[in-house]
Amino acid sequence: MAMATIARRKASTFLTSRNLYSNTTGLKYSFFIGSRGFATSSDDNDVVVIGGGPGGYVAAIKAAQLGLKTTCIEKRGTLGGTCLNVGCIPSKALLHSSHMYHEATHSFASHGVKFSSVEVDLPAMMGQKDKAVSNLTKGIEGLFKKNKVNYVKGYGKFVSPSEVSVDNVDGGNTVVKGKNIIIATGSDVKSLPGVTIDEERIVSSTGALALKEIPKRLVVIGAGYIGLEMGSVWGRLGSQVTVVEFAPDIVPTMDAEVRKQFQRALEKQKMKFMLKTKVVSVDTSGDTVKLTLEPSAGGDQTILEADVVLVSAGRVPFTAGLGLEKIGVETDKGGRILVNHKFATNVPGVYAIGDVIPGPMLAHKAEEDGVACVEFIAGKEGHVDYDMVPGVVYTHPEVAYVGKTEEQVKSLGIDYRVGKFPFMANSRAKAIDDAEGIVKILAEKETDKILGVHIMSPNAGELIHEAVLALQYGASSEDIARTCHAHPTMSEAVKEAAMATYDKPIHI
Ligand SMILES: Cc1cc2nc3c(=O)[nH]c(=O)nc-3n(C[C@H](O)[C@H](O)[C@H](O)COP(=O)(O)OP(=O)(O)OC[C@H]3O[C@@H](n4cnc5c(N)ncnc54)[C@H](O)[C@@H]3O)c2cc1C
Ligand SMILES: NC(=O)c1ccc[n+]([C@@H]2O[C@H](COP(=O)([O-])OP(=O)(O)OC[C@H]3O[C@@H](n4cnc5c(N)ncnc54)[C@H](O)[C@@H]3O)[C@@H](O)[C@H]2O)c1
Repeated sequence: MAMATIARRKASTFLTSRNLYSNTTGLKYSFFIGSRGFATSSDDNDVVVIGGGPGGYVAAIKAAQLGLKTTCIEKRGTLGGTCLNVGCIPSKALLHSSHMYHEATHSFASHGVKFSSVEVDLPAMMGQKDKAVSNLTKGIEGLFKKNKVNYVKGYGKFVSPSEVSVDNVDGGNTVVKGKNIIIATGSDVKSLPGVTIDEERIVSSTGALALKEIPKRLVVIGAGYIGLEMGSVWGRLGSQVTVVEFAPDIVPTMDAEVRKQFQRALEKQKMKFMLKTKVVSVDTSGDTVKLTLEPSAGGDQTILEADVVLVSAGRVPFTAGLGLEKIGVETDKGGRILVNHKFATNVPGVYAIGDVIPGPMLAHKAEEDGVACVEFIAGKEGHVDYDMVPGVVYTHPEVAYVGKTEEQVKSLGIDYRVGKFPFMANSRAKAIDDAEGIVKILAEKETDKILGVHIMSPNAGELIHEAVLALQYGASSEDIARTCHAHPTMSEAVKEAAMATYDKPIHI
């Protein structure tokens, strides 16, 4: 999909007439769809969404809010998709709980808070995580009811471009018909040759979120978002964590300077990295798991032992059993569904959003896709700009970024300025004794327009949003610098970095 701003364009009359429908009995009948393209038969939907993750459930709610008759089909029995059930939410719950334990054992004493013993109650920690998940997933069912979204629990597959046959979770089959069908079936873990996930000793993120014991040695394959977040969780709870990464660097999408500092911060927390290394095979026949490793470029093999191995080498679009081939939806080589700027596939009336299409595999991006897709369907204007999607790694410190890295700016040949400010010089960070990190801003030399912002700090995932807004509205570094920021806050480091970009900072 074109990454450029899908902005302020009239959706006009792009909806095509689709006038052949069939029901379960095979009876065919036809009717005309009006110029706005909404259904005219009482049992048909204007919008059917397959998948109830952040892309799908948000699209369904937005469609209903726009007055469209909407049904959402979800196979897992609960709403919220990967993100709420086995992704963003449970991982952030465990990151928070494990951070509290780590603070208690490493930092409280220096703040004058002492107690005789601290221990981890893993079942209670998991229970807290499960409670957060179930509260939120049930909350979405409530939102569906409130917005009158029809919810069908079952596995959906296309029988035609306007009909989805659903194998219901409690048995039976329903055919759901819709004028417009949105595929929001998300993604699944990418498997590696020679590594079979059993979710006990060789786990995906799903298994890593539900381990019954703290592994003595955890080997993580892949130094991306999942590997670093889940590695942090178990490392804080006491595991020796070794991260094996094929590439020369951790999180390849990050600005190199910030990434280096980030890696050092994680190493201080005793996370070990084996970069430029690949896993050749995994042997689970003994009491411990033995991984055979090799330099990415080839060379001598070594053996690494582990109690648990986390496979986090990326995710792939999930379209199994959906019947895409039956209706002729085009995908790329990686299996991602190809869509145009309105999220329309090559099959009229069939759309796709979220992890199943090209673009960042992030929950907030899927949500933006969902809203824009439905707005286009409703004849309104949709707007998503993938260049403005922030990325956040929720470790401690967190790393958050939006826009271009310094490497990207250089490779585009843009004349630029850099402004940096370390949290060591930020009063709030010093006050709370949590001052590891930096804000780095890149701006075009001639216009001072902000091109990218990179933050490593506690709560960087919250701090980044003024930068996202600035980028979205084409702000300059001076715009941020001249905006009054409350004192004492971490956000003042963003202001100071902005001052350093176009002029000079005060506090360093
Ligand atoms: C461990 C982990 C942590 C993550 N943390 C973050 C984070 O902190 N922030 C962030 O932005 N992103 C995070 N992500 C990524 C985020 O979860 C995804 O980007 C997001 O869930 C994508 O939303 P989606 O709606 O496209 O797909 P999904 O959330 O995957 O939802 C798709 C849904 O479709 C259902 N489905 C699939 N096929 C069918 C079918 N044929 N019929 C019916 N239903 C079907 C699935 O059961 C699923 O519930 C994380 C991912 C993981 C694995
Ligand atoms: N905080 C967040 O927003 C968050 C958290 C978790 C997951 N996610 C999303 O989920 C997706 C999947 O996460 P992920 O961490 O699995 O993928 P990722 O793409 O973030 O990282 C995968 C890493 O594995 C490495 N790799 C690939 N093949 C390898 C191999 N054979 N051996 C060793 N290393 C290998 C890659 O070089 C890369 O660094 C991400 O794209 C991310 O968007 C986001």
